[in-house]
Amino acid sequence: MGQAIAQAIAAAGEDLSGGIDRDGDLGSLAAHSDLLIDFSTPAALEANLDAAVDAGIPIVIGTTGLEERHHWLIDSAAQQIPVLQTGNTSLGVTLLAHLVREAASRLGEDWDIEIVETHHRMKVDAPSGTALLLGEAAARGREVGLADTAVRGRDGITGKRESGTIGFAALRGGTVAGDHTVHFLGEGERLSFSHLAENRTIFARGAVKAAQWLQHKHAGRYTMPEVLDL
Ligand SMILES: NC(=O)C1=CN([C@@H]2O[C@H](COP(=O)(O)OP(=O)(O)OC[C@H]3O[C@@H](n4cnc5c(N)ncnc54)[C@H](OP(=O)(O)O)[C@@H]3O)[C@@H](O)[C@H]2O)C=CC1
Ligand SMILES: O=C(O)C1=N[C@H](C(=O)O)C[C@H](O)C1
Repeated sequence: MGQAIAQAIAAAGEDLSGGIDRDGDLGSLAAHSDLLIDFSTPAALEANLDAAVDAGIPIVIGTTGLEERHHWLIDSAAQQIPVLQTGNTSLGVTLLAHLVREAASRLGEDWDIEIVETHHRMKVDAPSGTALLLGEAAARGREVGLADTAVRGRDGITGKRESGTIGFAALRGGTVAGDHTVHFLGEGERLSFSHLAENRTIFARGAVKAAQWLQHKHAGRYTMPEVLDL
């Protein structure tokens, strides 16, 4: 993603002040930058947030595999700087989440929800950040919490499907950029919504768009639907 984002920054006519890996000097990069874009690992999040807060600059976070404690750190940083965190920066997935929330709200719990995602063999987290984001959208549509309803794989589970749950399944292999399908499974009919990423440019372009939008905002936590006015 670092390479894709560097290309997207150039394509958008913006200046790249620098990039770092795990051995880089984040403090000095942040000090001479207007904004940070973080697509790395959850283990790096706290240091990245601290660097953005110390430099007083906004941060866009695309890293996935985040846990509850990471979201507390993000909320805390957002009291001092503008922060946008999302599991998917593409226009298509941002709209898909909106449609999934609406469908879940209208169809109700008689329709079972299952989310299936496929990614390249190098991906380290499962389910994907996007699958969880779509699960959150479905849970919001039903006015329930995702933590209380998610079933992450069914290995070892015996018995019938529990009503009201939201299931997740992850496939890994090859070079797939990222496919997500949300299935609504009803009595005698099925409705499925899919987003298929054909390349990583879509994520990079969205991240740069989010950065441009975030740059002049006040401190707070912002979302992709706000960026894209959806
Ligand atoms: N929100 C979205 O739309 C998208 C999110 N993603 C997410 O972005 C993240 C990165 O994905 P991807 O580029 O494929 O992963 P890669 O593993 O290819 O790249 C991760 C990069 O992070 C660097 N890194 C690791 N630890 C640190 C650290 N402590 N400080 C600074 N940099 C560090 C790595 O450096 P080194 O080489 O030194 O290890 C590497 O360059 C993943 O969480 C992925 O799920 C991906 C696509 C879209
Ligand atoms: O790791 C990836 O490649 C991707 N990660 C994000 C996710 O976890 O959903 C976004 C996209 O699907 C690609």
